[in-house]
Amino acid sequence: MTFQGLVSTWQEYRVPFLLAQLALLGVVLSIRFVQYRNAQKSKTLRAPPVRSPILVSKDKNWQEGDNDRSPDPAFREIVKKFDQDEGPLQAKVAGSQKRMPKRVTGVKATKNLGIEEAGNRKILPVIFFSSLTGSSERYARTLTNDIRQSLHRQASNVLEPQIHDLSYIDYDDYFVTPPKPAEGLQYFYLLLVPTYNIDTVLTTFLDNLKETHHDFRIDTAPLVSLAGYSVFGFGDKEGWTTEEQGFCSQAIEIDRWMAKLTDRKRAFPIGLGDVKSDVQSQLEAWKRGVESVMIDISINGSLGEGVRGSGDSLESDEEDVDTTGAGSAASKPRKPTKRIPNTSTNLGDLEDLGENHGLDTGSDADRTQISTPIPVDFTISKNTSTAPQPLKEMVPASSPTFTALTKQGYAIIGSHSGVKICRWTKSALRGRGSCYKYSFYGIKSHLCMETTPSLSCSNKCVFCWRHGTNPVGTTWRWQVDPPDLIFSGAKEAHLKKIKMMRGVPGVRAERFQEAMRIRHCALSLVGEPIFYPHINEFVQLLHADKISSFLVCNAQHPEQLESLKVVTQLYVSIDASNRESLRKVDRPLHRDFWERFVKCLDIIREKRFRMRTVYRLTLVKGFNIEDEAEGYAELVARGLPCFVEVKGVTYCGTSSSAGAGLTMQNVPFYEEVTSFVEALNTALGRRGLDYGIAAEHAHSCCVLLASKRFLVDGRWHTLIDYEKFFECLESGEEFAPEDYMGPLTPEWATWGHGGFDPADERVYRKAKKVAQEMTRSTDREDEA
Ligand SMILES: Cc1cc2nc3c(=O)[nH]c(=O)nc-3n(C[C@H](O)[C@H](O)[C@H](O)COP(=O)(O)O)c2cc1C
Ligand code: SF4
Repeated sequence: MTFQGLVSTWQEYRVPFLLAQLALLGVVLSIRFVQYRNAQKSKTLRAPPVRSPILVSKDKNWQEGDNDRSPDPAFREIVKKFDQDEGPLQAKVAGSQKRMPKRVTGVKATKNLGIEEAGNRKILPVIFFSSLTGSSERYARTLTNDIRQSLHRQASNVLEPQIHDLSYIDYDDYFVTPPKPAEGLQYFYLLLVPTYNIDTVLTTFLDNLKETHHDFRIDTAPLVSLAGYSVFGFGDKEGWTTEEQGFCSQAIEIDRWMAKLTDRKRAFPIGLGDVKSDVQSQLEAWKRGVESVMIDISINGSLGEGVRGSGDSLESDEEDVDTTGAGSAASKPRKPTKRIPNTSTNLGDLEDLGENHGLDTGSDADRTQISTPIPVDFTISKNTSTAPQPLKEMVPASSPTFTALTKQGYAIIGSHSGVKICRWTKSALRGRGSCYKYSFYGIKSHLCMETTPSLSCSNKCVFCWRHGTNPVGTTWRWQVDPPDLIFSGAKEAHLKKIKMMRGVPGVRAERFQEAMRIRHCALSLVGEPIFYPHINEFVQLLHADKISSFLVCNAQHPEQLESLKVVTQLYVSIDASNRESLRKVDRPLHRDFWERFVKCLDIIREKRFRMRTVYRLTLVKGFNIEDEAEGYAELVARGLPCFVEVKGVTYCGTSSSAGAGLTMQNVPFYEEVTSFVEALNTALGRRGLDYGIAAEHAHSCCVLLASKRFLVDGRWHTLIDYEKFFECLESGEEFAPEDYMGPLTPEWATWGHGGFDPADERVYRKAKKVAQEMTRSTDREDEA
């Protein structure tokens, strides 16, 4: 090619050539830039983590995972033993590899790391303590010995515990990247700490937990592989009376941060002990709980179905913790239950049985000590066919009713009974106060089981919580489950729901433990308990187990009410003072509802010297308050109940309540409830009836009027002596309500004092005006 040819070629191709050169340069520069940036980043990652200056590992040569050279001789011993049992530890990783850099995954830690599998887990309890003046250390060492002796002996899968002083460990080794356990082994952390409102090692420890959680280079939950953890705090109530004032505040903080770092593996509620009073008993209760959880995990391989703690650094105010649980009794396919068989003689809709309505209890073998059931109403006979019909289940597991009720948190027992944990039980577990029954009658809500043996009801009250989902009917026309099945099923489901609360922030260890023994049963949840043909046998089972019985009925079943034997406290709902109002509020299915209602009041009058009788008035503004005080006074004169509870309606905010024409405007303010109570009290006085306003629970818009039978030397005794009640029952003699009258109603519960136990912590929900919280009952959950 000539020179000229070259020039012309250059001129023709110079533009694309130059562009190609530029593009190449761009690519080279980009690559160099990315390389440079990565190099910078890895430098940052290799920077040593911020450490507390006072924390020095005893053996700096020890690397995590290098279990044979662990700083703790006891741990080395355990690992050796474990090696012998299980073969060599699989998690030995070269120290240089493991030490730096820290694990950087950029993704949230995988939950549970396979611990949900059941099987033979080995649990290694690791006890951490901190102590300035030595007392926490003493408790921690005693606990270690106790666990070593008792737990290790009972459950071979729980290994000998380690103990560490938080002042002498390197936090990185335990709280940033815990020592990697061998396969099948999991650590269980127990932290025993005092609180100091001055700078101590705990301040550094807490800062370290926070830093670890917020450090972007580390998983937010680096301790997720633990089997669980639990904290016990030592504090001094003389100096720091309440948690708000700082009692055990550092232990509470540590508990919250541990929840975050473990991705909510709080295995047992935090225990708090006052070193000047109850520390021994609190620690003992906490120890028992923690031990049982460790055994559980070692057997079942996981924490089970707990409600996980929120792990929020600010404790959740959410009380409506879902205890429905994926695997709850409610949602599991129901096992075939032992039912009273239908024979050819009792087949057919019960409504058709006329006079022969006694339920056939099957063969002798199947009769299972069921005595004569309470007769049921047969006033309405829809089915004129004479052909025998097989009895159906009231709430079959496949029905929409079953689904709707379980969604609302009910556990369905057998085919017609239900259990649910009320909001007050949850509140009491967290030390935030019990329901009005504690203020009036001494029932601690965390010891109370709310259940019903009949989900069906013969009313459709406008304020009903069941959201229009439960079955209705005037007669019992379903299969009947035996009382022992309902009793054991209800207890089991209730305790299961309580256990699910163990990881919830704020649940108190001692209350959680107490709650494992049910003391009271509120037969009132939804439906009509005396509808169940074997209600007397069911109540007997409760009493035999020293569980008191509060039974609420809707004053529509006089025959059943008549046949009802003793309960601790018998209620009738008085939802209106006259026929028209009752029709509007209760929307009864019975055509003769008013006659039935009045008849029930007469029965209540007869029973008033055999058991405590109560009228329950639920006030609904615009429905049953205005100008009705005189009418209610007449009803009181007729039934002469021992007590009259007046309560503002609880708004449940559902479409069914809206459909019934109910809105927030129908919920009376507490001041309106108290004005009504005063008017009623005056109306009773005008009739010469000896009643007075005894107690109140403003928190749930509830006031108690009592007969002066319970006024002794000018002071109210509305509480119940439950021990005495059971003694009276066992004596086999007749007895009266006065025989099991309890001690003085506490002053804080009496009229004019609000009714909130000062020993509990009052919590106002966020985003609600305090005034509104105080005066209107708007909680969405049912209380009985
Ligand atoms: C200076 C000081 C500050 C304290 N601050 C609190 C506190 O804020 N809250 C609390 O509940 N107890 C507090 N306490 C009580 C201790 O937590 C309690 O005495 C504990 O048992 C001490 O444990 P130790 O002997 O293991 O150090 C404090 C005690 C001291 C001496
Ligand atoms: S609201 Fe009812 S069920 Fe709940 S604790 Fe009180 S009495 Fe028991």
